[in-house]
Amino acid sequence: MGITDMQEAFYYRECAAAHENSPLGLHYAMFLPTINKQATPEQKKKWLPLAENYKMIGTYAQTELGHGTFIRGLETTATYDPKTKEFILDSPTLTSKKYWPGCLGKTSNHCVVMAQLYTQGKSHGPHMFMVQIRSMEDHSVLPGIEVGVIGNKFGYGTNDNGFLSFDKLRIPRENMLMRYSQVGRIPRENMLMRYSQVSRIPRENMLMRYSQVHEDGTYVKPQNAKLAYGSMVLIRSSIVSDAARGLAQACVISIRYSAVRRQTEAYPGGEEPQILDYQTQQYRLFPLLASAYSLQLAGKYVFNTYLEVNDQIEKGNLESMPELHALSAGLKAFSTYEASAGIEVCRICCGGHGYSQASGLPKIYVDVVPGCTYEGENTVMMLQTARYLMKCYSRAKQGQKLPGFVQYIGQNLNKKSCMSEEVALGCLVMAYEHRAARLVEAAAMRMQSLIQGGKKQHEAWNGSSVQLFWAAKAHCHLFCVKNFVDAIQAKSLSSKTVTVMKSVCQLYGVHGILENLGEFMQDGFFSGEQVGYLQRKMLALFENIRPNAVALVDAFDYPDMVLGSCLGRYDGQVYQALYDYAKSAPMNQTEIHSTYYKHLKPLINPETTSDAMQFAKL
Ligand SMILES: CCCCCCCCCCCCCCCCCC(=O)SCCNC(=O)CCNC(=O)[C@H](O)C(C)(C)COP(=O)(O)OP(=O)(O)OC[C@H]1O[C@@H](n2cnc3c(N)ncnc32)[C@H](O)[C@@H]1OP(=O)(O)O
Ligand SMILES: Cc1cc2nc3c(=O)[nH]c(=O)nc-3n(C[C@H](O)[C@H](O)[C@H](O)COP(=O)(O)OP(=O)(O)OC[C@H]3O[C@@H](n4cnc5c(N)ncnc54)[C@H](O)[C@@H]3O)c2cc1C
Repeated sequence: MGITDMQEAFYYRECAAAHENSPLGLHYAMFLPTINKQATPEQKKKWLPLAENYKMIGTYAQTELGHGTFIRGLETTATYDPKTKEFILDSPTLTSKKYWPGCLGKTSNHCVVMAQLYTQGKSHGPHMFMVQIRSMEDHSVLPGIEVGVIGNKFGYGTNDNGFLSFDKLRIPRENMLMRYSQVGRIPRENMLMRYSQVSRIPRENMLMRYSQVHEDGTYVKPQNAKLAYGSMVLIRSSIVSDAARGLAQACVISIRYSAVRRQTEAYPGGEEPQILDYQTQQYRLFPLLASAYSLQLAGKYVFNTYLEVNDQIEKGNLESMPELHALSAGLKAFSTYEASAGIEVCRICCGGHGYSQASGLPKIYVDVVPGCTYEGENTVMMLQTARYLMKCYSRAKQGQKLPGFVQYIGQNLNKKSCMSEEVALGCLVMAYEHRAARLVEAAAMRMQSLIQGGKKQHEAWNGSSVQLFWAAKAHCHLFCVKNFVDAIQAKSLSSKTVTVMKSVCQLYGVHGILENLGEFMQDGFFSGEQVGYLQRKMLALFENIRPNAVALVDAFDYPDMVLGSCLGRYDGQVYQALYDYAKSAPMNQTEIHSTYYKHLKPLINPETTSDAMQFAKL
């Protein structure tokens, strides 16, 4: 199709197989990008054409039975043998077995393996290695490897998440992904290996863009050890849009259905209203619609930031890595939490039919909810963002200038809200800034007081982690509000679009405050009277948005084929579609089901049980 944008290509493939998750998903979402970003030019030349043409089919094998979050705790080892110029890959314990990688069990013939690098008797932490696990001729599993699927999951049925272990498997030194770190006495041209490289898989198999192992086993470390985490940062930056897409699709289904569905006479003998006219339905759905727009905009922002920072990294400038890590980790967590919770509300808003697979909502939910876990468990990711916020706080207190999106930190907190009946966008942003600044300061103060009270740094961190989590969440929420406001103030929008989108944006901001009122009121920033303004505004915004609600979900432009929903059909023929869905159920293809003969007939008609037994044998 000539699609060059990575995210667009991913979305296109998802649409083409809208009712299944592709068993090649990890190949194009993680395996290809890892080769692209972490391999040396020589490695890319060798592997990319094979991978792009689906000869090499691969995945990203990092998580183990015993460790997922704590990457430095991984137990798989890659020990360099300078005599043979190979790495020896080993899974020394039960807990060191790789467990969870998608598309690993049956589909992949290769994988990028994250393993602890040992050379010259020293450990150098987790590094990546290219490992062939199945034959390219007949797909049989290669010697020294055990691989299989992990069994049924919450969803993702067509994605063969697997387990994998190595029994002293040798791979060439060249298989270490060495762009950034290196091991070995290497040819001069390998000095291009930009950040680090090593080698008894062929040494060539370590993904060497970031660190290197020379032929004699010498280790060259990368400019920054976290460069090896680059593939995770890419996917975290992409997941925000993916979560937004899931929430937006659920909103399309639930809002369209709410415009078709009628229930309960408005007054005795009166017409039954569309359920979308019930204020309580609007209270649950319209803020989610606003959230879907906000997360889409945030997703665009973070992915563009990823591209920009990546560009700088390519040029050797790593300065913005911490900001990108903090932004992508926090927004990945914030967006997947919001989307997962929101999709469930959309389902509930469809009543009984929402529980049917025909609604399309269960599939969307099980696709989005693992985003809270994969690519970094959400709480852990929020705490990574909090770690960055704490550093910013201390820099602000030392009078240093902070980068754009954290400049609010350390601001004067002795302010009152400027909120008036009109609910200006500027006052909304100010409120979110105040809340985030206060929660960042409260978490920092808590840490400080625990340390002053004699706690060690790590104890103080754990003892403050709930407040750190609150601070990170408030920071991400502020980012989404501010980014939404900036987007609707962009000059390129028509005035009609701005009028409609301003209401949606205001609702996002107002509803977020009312849902988290304690955090905005604890220090008296808002008065009770101002809360009244916000409550009235929210109800007024529902009326404002109602005439445009269906158009606002149509604007997402998801075809029926992608939604896969009887309830969310563009033509509104919900009841016919549900009835057709029921009629086509496999159980309706015979008048009497076999279980009647096996189980029911012996109860209803015991004297003819022998007939039933005979049928069961058949
Ligand atoms: C292709 C494109 C398009 C595709 C579209 C895709 C759309 C999405 C669709 C989804 C499909 C995907 C399918 C599912 C894939 C799932 C794959 C996986 O789960 S795979 C498995 C995923 N698994 C996980 O995600 C595991 C999660 N765990 C981790 O990432 C790490 O263990 C950790 C970050 C928690 C700690 O790491 P640790 O080494 O212990 O580090 P310390 O704590 O000691 O911190 C030291 C310093 O380092 C800093 N720093 C850290 N990271 C970074 C970074 N990236 N950078 C910069 N800095 C970073 C940190 O802030 C700190 O700074 P300072 O304060 O000192 O200044
Ligand atoms: C559908 C799916 C697909 C996946 N695909 C892949 C893949 O392709 N490749 C791959 O390598 N992996 C994959 N994974 C694994 C995934 O990346 C890990 O499960 C994830 O990183 C979380 O790690 P964990 O399971 O060790 O969770 P744990 O860390 O064991 O989390 C359990 C609980 O402990 C808490 N916790 C842990 N550490 C801390 C801390 N420091 N502070 C506070 N709380 C903490 C967490 O918040 C959580 O509540 C996949 C997982 C799923 C569900």
